[in-house]
Amino acid sequence: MFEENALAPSCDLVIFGAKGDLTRRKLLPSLYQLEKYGYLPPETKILGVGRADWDKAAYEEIAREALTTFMKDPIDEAIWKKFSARLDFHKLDVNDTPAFNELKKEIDETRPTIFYFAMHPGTFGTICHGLAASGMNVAKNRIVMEKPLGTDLLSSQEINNAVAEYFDESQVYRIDHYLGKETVLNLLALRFANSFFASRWDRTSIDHVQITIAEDVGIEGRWGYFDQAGQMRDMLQNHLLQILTMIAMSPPANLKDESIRSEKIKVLKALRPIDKSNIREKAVRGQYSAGFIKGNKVPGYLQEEGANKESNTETFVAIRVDIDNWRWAGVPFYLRTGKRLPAKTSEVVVYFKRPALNLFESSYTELPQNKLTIRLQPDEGVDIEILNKVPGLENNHKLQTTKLDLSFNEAFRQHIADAYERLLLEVMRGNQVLFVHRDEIEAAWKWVDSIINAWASEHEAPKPYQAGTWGPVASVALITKDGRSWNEFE
Ligand SMILES: NC(=O)C1=CN([C@@H]2O[C@H](COP(=O)(O)OP(=O)(O)OC[C@H]3O[C@@H](n4cnc5c(N)ncnc54)[C@H](OP(=O)(O)O)[C@@H]3O)[C@@H](O)[C@H]2O)C=CC1
Ligand SMILES: O=C1O[C@H](COP(=O)(O)O)[C@@H](O)[C@H](O)[C@H]1O
Repeated sequence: MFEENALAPSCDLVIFGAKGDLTRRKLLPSLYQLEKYGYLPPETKILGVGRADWDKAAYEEIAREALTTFMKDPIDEAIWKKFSARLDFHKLDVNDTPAFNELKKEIDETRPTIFYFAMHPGTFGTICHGLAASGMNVAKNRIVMEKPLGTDLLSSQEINNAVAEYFDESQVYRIDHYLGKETVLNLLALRFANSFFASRWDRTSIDHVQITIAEDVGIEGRWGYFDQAGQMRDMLQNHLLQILTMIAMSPPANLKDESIRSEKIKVLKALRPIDKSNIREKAVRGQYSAGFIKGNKVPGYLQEEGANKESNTETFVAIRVDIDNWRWAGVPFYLRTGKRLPAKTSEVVVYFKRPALNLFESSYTELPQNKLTIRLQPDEGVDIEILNKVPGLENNHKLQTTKLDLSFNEAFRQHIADAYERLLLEVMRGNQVLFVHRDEIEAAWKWVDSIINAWASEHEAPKPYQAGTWGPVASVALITKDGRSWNEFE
């Protein structure tokens, strides 16, 4: 990220799970984009691995179909020609350890190989074992693991331990694709390149922070996976907590991976526990019923494709998070995320404290708060709400809230890369800053496990909300009882 070089250093990519949903939906289109913008070194090969009986030509067909389906723009034949020349396929069942020796023969040992695990996390230990048994865990090679890593602290430790038997932490890249989003990365610039924010970023100036990731989609045919996970494990344990750490961490000594990661870990360790004693006061979970999204009728969670039983899995979570450290004492962070909400939109809103004295009392019993909104997606940008005097001679103290609005699209007329494009490039560059350290994952699970266990002990169904609404009524009460309200989307 912080290096200026366009091309990644020479390396190859091996994708386990070559025809899986993630590979087709995200990895292949992102690699194609890297080709298009000239970021792939000329010699880099992309080797798909799976159990199918395919050759190069068959895999090219799979890849072309994936690009046609999942890219916005049509395939450019000149780029495809270069891209498809890199593709190949190798048949391998990852449970067959000796067969990894055959895979090794396909690898150019003179340059680093990146092994991307686009498969179920339960297979990660087995793949590492196979790679090590055939001597492919050498220091120059790297592995990339998808989220969610495990389903709780224990299972994530099991995976991390299995991986650590064969690979050093410096070779391990754990994906949280939100860290690859342009706007999430911009949080570092916003906070640490602007003294205007840097000097006001704590309990003395900030009243509270809201982080929302709303999705209008349901579970997109992934009922089997999602019903085991729920929104807490699927979104909050990773994406929302990662954003929270970027907002709440103290300034790192520099922009190196270990400096940033160590500040993020401190935040995760300072999260006040939520357990049986305070779960009702701090957290709300919900499940969508049938409703309407943008005028179209959509089914409820229990009627989604693949749903085969009654389920108490949550599709919505809202939580008040307290961070017990000097910087944030008394400043709540309100987090919410859900499927089948009215729109796909993600944002961070920072509410500043009101001035110590209200000089405009004759017009306003309470002044509106200054508000910094960081729009993560869509319409990426930043805006600040400030109070101005309304021009005119009638009333010298009439104020109006006005917006200083920066839209990335208008300010920077250039391609905004998909998160996976950036992350793939950063693995190739060997830069771990946008990847999650094992200690972060484990600290996040520890905090999240306590909430999930508290819910389980309550034996209460998630609160219903109609698809196309902003979640259960109880999530509104969660914040209004503190005298605040959720930011309304425009
Ligand atoms: N799909 C998505 O949008 C997202 C997925 N993820 C994560 O990415 C990972 C992959 O998910 P997804 O792509 O949806 O999963 P899929 O089930 O679609 O793909 C899994 C792949 O694993 C391969 N596979 C299964 N068993 C073996 C085996 N024994 N040996 C070799 N290959 C095997 C299958 O290929 P074959 O049957 O040909 O062998 C298949 O291509 C998961 O960890 C998921 O949580 C994370 C974020 C988003
Ligand atoms: O990791 C995941 O993220 C997507 C949402 O990602 P976005 O980049 O489209 O905001 C979510 O739909 C999926 O359930 C989850 O696994």
